[in-house]
Amino acid sequence: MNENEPRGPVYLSEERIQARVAELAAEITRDYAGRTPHLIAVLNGAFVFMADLVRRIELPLTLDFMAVASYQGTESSGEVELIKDLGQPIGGRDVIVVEDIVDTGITLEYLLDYLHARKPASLRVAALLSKPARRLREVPVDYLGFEIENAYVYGYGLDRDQLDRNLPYITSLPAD
Ligand SMILES: O=P(O)(O)OC[C@H]1O[C@H](OP(=O)(O)OP(=O)(O)O)[C@H](O)[C@@H]1O
Ligand code: HPA
Repeated sequence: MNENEPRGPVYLSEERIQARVAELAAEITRDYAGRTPHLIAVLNGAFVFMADLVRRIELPLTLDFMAVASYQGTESSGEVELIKDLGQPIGGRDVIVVEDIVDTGITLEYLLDYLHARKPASLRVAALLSKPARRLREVPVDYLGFEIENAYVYGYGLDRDQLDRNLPYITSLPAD
């Protein structure tokens, strides 16, 4: 990180993120032994987490991507719009939704309703980050990377006005 950049309250180094992703992948590998899970990442933010996670899961698996939008800049509109639907049916599959962050929970609640209706054999959630202070909907997270405080975070797939998704670490905007 550039020493001159102002720092917010959250900072997760590349090493810490990679170590935690490896732990989550090991848990999933244990829990789904003998099965072929189907991982669905939510674009755009989850693309980096998904890529690192699947490469560490030691099982046969399939994957897909969905895209939804609810944020304009750094504020949730409260309404979720489906931008890209599932590419493959999920009936009877062991589905794991892969999210970069659960903030208000509005996006995840929408996705879980949407996916449940398509009758998977099981449905779980892997999220790299959770911001419980901002939660407006109660949603389950089965595999959680880090609980973080209430700050707008970016890097490692998450954006700051669409930029900085390519940073290998996560940092946050300084308080006003
Ligand atoms: O819990 P919530 O308050 O609903 O927020 C979480 C969602 O917000 C972000 O997506 P965003 O709509 O910003 O799109 P992006 O992934 O393309 O950045 C993030 O990737 C989650 O999907
Ligand atoms: O803190 C955040 N950063 C980036 N995207 C987000 N979407 C919800 N919360 C966040």
